[in-house]
Amino acid sequence: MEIKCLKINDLTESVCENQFKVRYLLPGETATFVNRKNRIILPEDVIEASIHRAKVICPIFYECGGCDFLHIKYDEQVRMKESFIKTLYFKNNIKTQINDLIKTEKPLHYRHKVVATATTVKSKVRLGLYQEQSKKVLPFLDCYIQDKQANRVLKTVEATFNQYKMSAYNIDKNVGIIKHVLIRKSYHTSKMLLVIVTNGNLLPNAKKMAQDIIKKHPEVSTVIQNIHHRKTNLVLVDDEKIIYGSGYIDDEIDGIKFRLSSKSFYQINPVQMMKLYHKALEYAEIKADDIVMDTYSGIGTISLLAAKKAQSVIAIESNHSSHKDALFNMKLNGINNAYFHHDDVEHFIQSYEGHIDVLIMDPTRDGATEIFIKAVLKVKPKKIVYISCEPITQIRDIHILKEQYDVVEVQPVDMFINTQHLESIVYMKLKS
Ligand SMILES: C[S@@+](CC[C@H](N)C(=O)[O-])C[C@H]1O[C@@H](n2cnc3c(N)ncnc32)[C@H](O)[C@@H]1O
Repeated sequence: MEIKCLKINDLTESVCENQFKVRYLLPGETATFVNRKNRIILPEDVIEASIHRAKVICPIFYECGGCDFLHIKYDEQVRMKESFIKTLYFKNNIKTQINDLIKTEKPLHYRHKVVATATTVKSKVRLGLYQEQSKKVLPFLDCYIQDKQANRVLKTVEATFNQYKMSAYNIDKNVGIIKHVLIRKSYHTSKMLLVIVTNGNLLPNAKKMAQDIIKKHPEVSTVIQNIHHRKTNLVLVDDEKIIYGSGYIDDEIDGIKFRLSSKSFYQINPVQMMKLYHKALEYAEIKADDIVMDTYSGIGTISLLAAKKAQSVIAIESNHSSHKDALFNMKLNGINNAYFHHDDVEHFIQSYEGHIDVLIMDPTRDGATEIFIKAVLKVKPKKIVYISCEPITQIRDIHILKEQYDVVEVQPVDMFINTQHLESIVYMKLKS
């Protein structure tokens, strides 16, 4: 059967004649349809290729599914994301200024947080990536969106595990030791934090393995064991043991220093993170007598940048590790006009009695709760800067906020290049 792609829905689904849906076929392209799992169209199936099609550099791209767009040239990815966000606002009947996507100069190897999962191949531990929507681990460590240096460290870690005869955890039999390996890399210092996630306490030769890894990669400045005591889908749980070093790494943004622990939240793309923060703070336009509330504040990145300009910043974060890092970061930078609360934003704002000039909100992909949004409408901050990595839940929340707020501007940011995901900042002003 021959099929022709008419359009792409929701950034990944190629829709052909008669609503027939496949993946990896671009508008205008024709292909021979071979009924594979997930209806994938491989390059060899394409009869007429689009000028926007890129040569795929990753050998496991079609198997992995972690990237959606490696087969599309960067300029076209940008156009697709811009069109997606404009269509989203049009369909939701929200008229506002939507800016061009903030692009990147580094579309590959941008991820400074990488997670590899252990599996067994020919009786050896191999580290790799989960295949999308499956439990299968693809033993591959040359991922094109992960930091190159982190990929090299992962290879050394894998070799070290095998040298010390470690075993990979097997979920079906509930045996084996190594579950995952996580690396975080500081943009400012290039130092790395390495976490070995294990099934239970046992990690024989932990110190020796850490020393061997650090000998080859002095950029690894701390090694941590994260211990799972039961089956869980989480990568990192609370129980941790420091094997080497301080247990954290440092980063710096605009002259402010940040300590970052393994379980704290930190944006994965540092180059785009700086652009995101600069734009968010430009919207916030903080004055010296402003009271700023930073909700979902993580390790206090935005809060401390805002504190340089504001009279005071009230920050709320529910994750204990991020909150602890935020308190440390405040002291580290000698900042005394930021107030960090370890609380749920919903709980905190409902009992808040003061006024707010600028509200910054940066929730997770699920967006905010209706209770939180309704409480915001009662407090009535003069401006809201809403940052989100999921424009669909963000627009849901904006629908409620727009009862009292003008949606002034939307700024999409390309944070997750070569994937369908995008970050977006929405700037709102209290109606007069
Ligand atoms: C997308 S991150 C943003 C962090 C920070 N603004 C930054 O740029 O690094 C969202 C943060 O919200 C926190 N969080 C999620 N739900 C929360 C809630 N109900 N109350 C407080 N914090 C929450 C998470 O722990 C996470 O640190």
